[in-house]
Amino acid sequence: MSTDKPLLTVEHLTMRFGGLVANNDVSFEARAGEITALIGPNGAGKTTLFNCVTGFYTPTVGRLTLRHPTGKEFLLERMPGYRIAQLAGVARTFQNIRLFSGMSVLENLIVAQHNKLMRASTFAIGGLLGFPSYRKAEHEAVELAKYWLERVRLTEFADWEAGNLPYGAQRRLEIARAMCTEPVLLCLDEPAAGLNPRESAELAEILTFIRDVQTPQGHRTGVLLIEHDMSVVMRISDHVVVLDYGRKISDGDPEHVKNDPAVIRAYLGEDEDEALPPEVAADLHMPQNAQKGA
Ligand SMILES: Nc1ncnc2c1ncn2[C@@H]1O[C@H](COP(=O)(O)OP(=O)(O)OP(=O)(O)O)[C@@H](O)[C@H]1O
Repeated sequence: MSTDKPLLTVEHLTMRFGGLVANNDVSFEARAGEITALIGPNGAGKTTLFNCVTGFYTPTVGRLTLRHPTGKEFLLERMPGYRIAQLAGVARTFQNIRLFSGMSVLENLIVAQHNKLMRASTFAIGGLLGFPSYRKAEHEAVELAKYWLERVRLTEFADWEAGNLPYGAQRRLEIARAMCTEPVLLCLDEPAAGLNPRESAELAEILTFIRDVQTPQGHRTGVLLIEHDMSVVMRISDHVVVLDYGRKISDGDPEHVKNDPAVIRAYLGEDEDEALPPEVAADLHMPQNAQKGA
């Protein structure tokens, strides 16, 4: 575990939509070189929190500090999304796949590096005139794309139209595309949704690789993960933050969180007779036929 200052500090985050409080005074930290999972029942406020970190929403109250490895500190709540991506180095994927489906797999990864290439081309003119600096940047962009294609096991599909890839491969391509922006913080919204157990295991391997590898810039990437698949969360997370009705109800390592009565209550509910889904029960150490009040 890293002992440095946290990469991301969320302090007293509140996000209101009219009368609805989607995030209510949430504070936690996420570190570089660690996977921090955000879990909680449906509607707990996980995606809203992601949207605040990535600049899609401006929080009603609260401070979000990102400490870049260069030493710069960014107050994310004051920045628009595109500046958070470009300057602070925060990349994200979405619950629903959002690839450029008509482009090839490789092109998706080159387009992700558009900002870097534009700078190298001195905003197009250098590219048109074939400046050496642009050719070098272009070569590096292709090399980075090939590197991530290899890591997510899509090299053989480089020329395929992204929209024709199988679903699980599209999910991996989204992660590769986010990594081609060379982020310091990677935010993944339900990356295991719709994957079969083999694909989930592959995903877990990719995410632990991203967490553990030293980047060419000499830093380690922090991963912020929203995920309902508890087997993935409990297997790969270093740190788990649990939300329920917008509030943080637990925060700690997977072992602590899965034994926390507040978490078990949140997943079982107070007034319902519904059984906990078996895979959630197993990962929370609950009997599979657990019922409220049992
Ligand atoms: N733009 C919005 N306008 C109004 N209400 C919103 C908006 N976005 C989210 N909400 C509400 O905020 C609450 C939290 O939603 P959010 O999507 O953050 O939950 P979640 O934990 O990500 O849920 P899920 O696991 O189902 O994706 C919900 O009640 C939702 O309806």
